[in-house]
Amino acid sequence: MPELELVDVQAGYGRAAPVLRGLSVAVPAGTIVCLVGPNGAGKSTVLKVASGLLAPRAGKILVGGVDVAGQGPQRMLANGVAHVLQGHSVFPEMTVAENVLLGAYTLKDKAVVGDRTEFVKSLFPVVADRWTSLAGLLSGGQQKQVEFARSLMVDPKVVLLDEPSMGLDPKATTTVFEQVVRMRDAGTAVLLVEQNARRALETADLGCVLDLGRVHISGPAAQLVADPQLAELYLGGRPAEPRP
Ligand SMILES: Nc1ncnc2c1ncn2[C@@H]1O[C@H](COP(=O)(O)OP(=O)(O)OP(=O)(O)O)[C@@H](O)[C@H]1O
Repeated sequence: MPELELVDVQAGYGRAAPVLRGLSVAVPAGTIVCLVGPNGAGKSTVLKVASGLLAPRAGKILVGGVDVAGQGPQRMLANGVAHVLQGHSVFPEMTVAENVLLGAYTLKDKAVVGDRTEFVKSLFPVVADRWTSLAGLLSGGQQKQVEFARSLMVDPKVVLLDEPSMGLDPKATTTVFEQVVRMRDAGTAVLLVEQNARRALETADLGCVLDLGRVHISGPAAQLVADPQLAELYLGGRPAEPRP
């Protein structure tokens, strides 16, 4: 059973026409699932619906097989779905420690907070190394890792990542994608939205191409990257060289 599954979801903003028109996507345990598609296809909207920021108009949102559609962000977090929003959300005037511990505000047990802190420090060495620094002094890529660490404090089943490489240089982008893989390997499933579609699909296990508010094509991410038609339409040119 997938950790998270959206089934036939319809969603939109206010009275406007729906953005998602019967969208279905599943995030199995131990996988990175990547959503790609043109600007305005509804990728960020999928994440907002999955984390409870936007209530679906119809359809199911299953967490561990239980339909939790309509629950707000706090309950979705308690259900095990954490959302790392697009852009930078660290508080620059606060330390790395303070920023990370904000992610633990729902945890009552100090021992659990201590264990989780040790865990995220081991997963993200820069978080450990810069623990007492002001977060605003870190580079963009390092700040993204602070956001990842914050989201993992509650030990979510699934983390939703909206454009984690946005605004980062190529080296920082590489590091951030490596950290996404480490999160998966440490036991958190990932639903990833990226402009950097080729790079994201090369990192992901499964890919879904969104178009017109639905999943147009889905499958193993490596197959999608290798598909010449998809490459032409969505990945800006010829398919990647096959991996050795
Ligand atoms: N808060 C909002 N209020 C009204 N309309 C919105 C809002 N957020 C997004 N939309 C609209 O919903 C549609 C899908 O937007 P969304 O951000 O989900 O697309 P996206 O695929 O993530 O796009 P991009 O790749 O450009 O980030 C767009 O037409 C957008 O204008």
